[in-house]
Amino acid sequence: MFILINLKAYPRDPVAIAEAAADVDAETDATIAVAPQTADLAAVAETGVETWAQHVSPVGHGSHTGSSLAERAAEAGAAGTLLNHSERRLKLADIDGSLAAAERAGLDTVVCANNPDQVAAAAALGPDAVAVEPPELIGTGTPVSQADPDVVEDAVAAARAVDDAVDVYCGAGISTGEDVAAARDLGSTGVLLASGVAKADDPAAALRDLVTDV
Ligand SMILES: O=C[C@H](O)COP(=O)(O)O
Repeated sequence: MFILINLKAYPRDPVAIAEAAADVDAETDATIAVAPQTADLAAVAETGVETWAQHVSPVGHGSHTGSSLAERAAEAGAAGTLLNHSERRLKLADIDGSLAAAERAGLDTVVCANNPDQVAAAAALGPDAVAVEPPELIGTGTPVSQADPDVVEDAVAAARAVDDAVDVYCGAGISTGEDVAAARDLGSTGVLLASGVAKADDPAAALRDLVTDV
């Protein structure tokens, strides 16, 4: 399983969480990756943990003030990038442009989507993976794998029907090893989560719990 910890804009020490994630990654068959704020990419990558950007812009070098260049994310040590997160929605043309930018920079890509129809549309753009996340469950602690298992299974089927090379992840409310195992049993090959680690009293313990059954 691929376990991607999105630190969003939570007020936690990204390096401390990255170090804990690197330790747990070394103890398990799962791959744990951390997506910090852009300014923290290099410091997180220096811990050795697989590092992801939360977003890259659909542009290359040039006159694009306020952009997040895929090339700079890669140079800072990122291995991949989220795109179209529920909290960073993009127009269709911009998802396509950001995927092209990520590909130019050698970044892996996960395109987020609300539901199976959006998963199918996202898969048609050729990312490495799609992640289905019902927005109403994000940050609730109620795992999508329990609250809405059909949406995960339907997302897997929708992506397979378009391109079976695209991995399917799920996210929203996932915080325990039981949630990760349930996601796997529904056909997901990865999970995307945030608050279960970034808001935990003990993020290292939360990370260890995530991999208890992978
Ligand atoms: O990027 C992560 C997802 O939005 C899920 O967030 P959550 O784990 O806090 O529900």
